[in-house]
Amino acid sequence: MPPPDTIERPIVETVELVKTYGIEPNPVHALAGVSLRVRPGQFVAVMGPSGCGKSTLLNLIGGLDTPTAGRVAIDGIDIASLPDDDLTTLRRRRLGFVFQFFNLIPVLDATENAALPLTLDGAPDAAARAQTWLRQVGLGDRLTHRPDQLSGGQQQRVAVARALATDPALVLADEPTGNLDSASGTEIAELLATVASEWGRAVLMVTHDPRIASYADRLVLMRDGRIVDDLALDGRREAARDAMDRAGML
Ligand SMILES: Nc1ncnc2c1ncn2[C@@H]1O[C@H](COP(=O)(O)OP(=O)(O)OP(=O)(O)O)[C@@H](O)[C@H]1O
Repeated sequence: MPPPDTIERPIVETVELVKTYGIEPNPVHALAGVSLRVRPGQFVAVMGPSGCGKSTLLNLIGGLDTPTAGRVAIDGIDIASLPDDDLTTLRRRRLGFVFQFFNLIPVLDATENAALPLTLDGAPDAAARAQTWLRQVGLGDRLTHRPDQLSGGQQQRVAVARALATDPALVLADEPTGNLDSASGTEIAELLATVASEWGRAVLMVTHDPRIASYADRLVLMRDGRIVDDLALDGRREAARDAMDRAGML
């Protein structure tokens, strides 16, 4: 197997990505040169101590913030080169986002929530497409439930369906299990693994939880704004979980 960072045709590539907040004499180097490539179908977990730059990396890849230096390419296109409208369209059609707190709209039901990016994009078949994904994530019997009628795990499934509704190439998930109990968190991790392995999307997930990270097929470890390790877990997930268990991490 080639090293995880030498793969061809990445869906996303960052090159020497730098993000500095604040100004002299007190700059914060959130990212200090991060180069990362992720290919379609790959489930990548990003871990590292609080403040090491994980969320900043996801935000820059998602076009939610701009780098101080370096570049982000999605489908080989440098996103900094895109006019605002084109970046918005690219984000809406090629990227899906899953957040810790689900970010569902309380007055909308599961179908309407999952359909939202399609509705915003003017798609005529928004509800039908959303329902296809809701069935895929196991919510076929909850299509018209509102968020307050769903468990946390079910709400996060709606958020995953919403992220997938526009048929994105890359799903960005920032602490997707951070607000869930252990069993629901495991279900979401398994779902994200399926999103990558069976549905062919790239998934880039930030997590603090080694057990959740063990469902990924690649583990990127960050420290002080840099990648310090990049490990393939593919085919060795059970072994990784066992090792973490023995180390008292699970
Ligand atoms: N908008 C901002 N303004 C100033 N500093 C910021 C801003 N956003 C992030 N930082 C700083 O950049 C560094 C990296 O933050 P980031 O949120 O990316 O870390 P993280 O690894 O995701 O942390 P956590 O695990 O606690 O969520 C931190 O020192 C943080 O305080």
